[in-house]
Amino acid sequence: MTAIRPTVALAYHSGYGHTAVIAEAVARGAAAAGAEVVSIAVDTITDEQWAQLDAADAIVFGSPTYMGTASGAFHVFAEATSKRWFTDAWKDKVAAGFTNSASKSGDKASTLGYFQTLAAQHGMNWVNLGLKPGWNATTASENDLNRLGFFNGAAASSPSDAGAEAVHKADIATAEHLGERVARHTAIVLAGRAALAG
Ligand SMILES: Cc1cc2nc3c(=O)[nH]c(=O)nc-3n(C[C@H](O)[C@H](O)[C@H](O)COP(=O)(O)O)c2cc1C
Repeated sequence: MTAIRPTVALAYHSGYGHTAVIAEAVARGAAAAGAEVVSIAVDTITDEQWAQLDAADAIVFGSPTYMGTASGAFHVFAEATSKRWFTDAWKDKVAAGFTNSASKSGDKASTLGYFQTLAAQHGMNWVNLGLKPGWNATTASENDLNRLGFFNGAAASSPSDAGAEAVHKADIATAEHLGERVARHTAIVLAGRAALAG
């Protein structure tokens, strides 16, 4: 049987480089699980990159949390996806999301919830993080996977007074996990479709 190699696209924004580190980790995880990965910075998206999103099997949305939601640049991109909405161009693709902000909570749940709504509007199928919460018991550590305890996507907390090199290793590992999970789930979806078509 030929190995199924899904294409996982990342559509993300990063104002100051922290969220870009998380995006790289999601990409690394997806590639390690056998996906072909396309990373697209949505604030400079080209026509060719829109076509790459249209062709992808999965799209992972990513943004810093600014003022309790995705960044303005991400929202500009999200509004532009309405062109795809009219034609159901992204219907039944796999979707997932990640965000990063300074505070441990920082209202990141709002950003991940927004990504889920965007995916649902397009008729995409959301993949959650699939990890139990870490760092929530006396025996737990801030180095645990999913140390911030999110379920619907990968979340990171980066100090507001440090550069991208300060992005927490546990958050990077959590993002790699999300990338792997999205790639594996997308391969299952593609295999299922092929089996049903055959
Ligand atoms: C305009 C603006 C709004 C922000 N709002 C929030 C917020 O609501 N919650 C939070 O925890 N951090 C907030 N932050 C901090 C950023 O989320 C944080 O610095 C993040 O690491 C930036 O990611 P980036 O380098 O990818 O842009 C805000 C930063 C900016 C510039």
